[in-house]
Amino acid sequence: MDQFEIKTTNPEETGNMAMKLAQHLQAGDVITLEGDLGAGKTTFVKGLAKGLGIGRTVNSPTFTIMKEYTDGRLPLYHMDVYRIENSDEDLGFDEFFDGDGVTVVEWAHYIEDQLPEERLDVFIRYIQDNTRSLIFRPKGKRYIKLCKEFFTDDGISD
Ligand SMILES: Nc1ncnc2c1ncn2[C@@H]1O[C@H](COP(=O)(O)OP(=O)(O)OP(=O)(O)O)[C@@H](O)[C@H]1O
Repeated sequence: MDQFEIKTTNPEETGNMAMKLAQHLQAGDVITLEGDLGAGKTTFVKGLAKGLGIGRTVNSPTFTIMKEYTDGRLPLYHMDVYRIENSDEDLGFDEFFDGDGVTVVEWAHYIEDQLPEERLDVFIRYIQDNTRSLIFRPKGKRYIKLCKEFFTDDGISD
C-alpha cells in the first residue's frame, strides 16, 4: 500500500502542509480525515481552506454534519459524520463526492460503505506535545499521483 508520512512539530506546520496540498486539488477530489479528539483535524481543514483561497472562518461542522465554503478557487464541502455513526441510510453524499468541489470527511469510517473507492485517506496521529504524524494513504491512481507530486515537487520528504 502506498503511504506517505510527514511529522509536524506545531499547528502552523500542519496548516501549511494542508495549504500546500490544496494547490494540487481539483473538482471531485475526496479526502477523509481521521484522528483522535484534538489531533489537529480542524487545523488541517483550516489550512486546506486557506490554500483554496477561502476567506471565511472554518469551524467544525459537528452539529450540522456539512458546511459549504464557496468563496475560493473550488468549493469546499467540509463534513463531520461523527453524529451519523454507522448509518446504512443513503444520505446523498455522492452529490458532493462527484460534485464540483473538494470534499473533506472527518470520522469517515462511520460512512465507510458510502465513500468513493478512490480517495485520499489522511490520518493525524498524536505523537507527543506539539508533534503530530500526518499519514497519507492514497486510494487509486489519481491520488497516488497527487501524493507523489505533493511529496516530491513540494520538497516534502516521504
Ligand atoms: N503539530 C500540530 N498539528 C496540529 N495541531 C497541533 C499541533 N501541535 C499542537 N496542536 C494543537 O492541537 C490542537 C488541535 O486541535 P483541532 O481542533 O485542530 O483538533 P481536532 O482533531 O479537530 O479535534 P476535535 O475532533 O476535537 O475537533 C490545537 O489546540 C493545536 O494548537
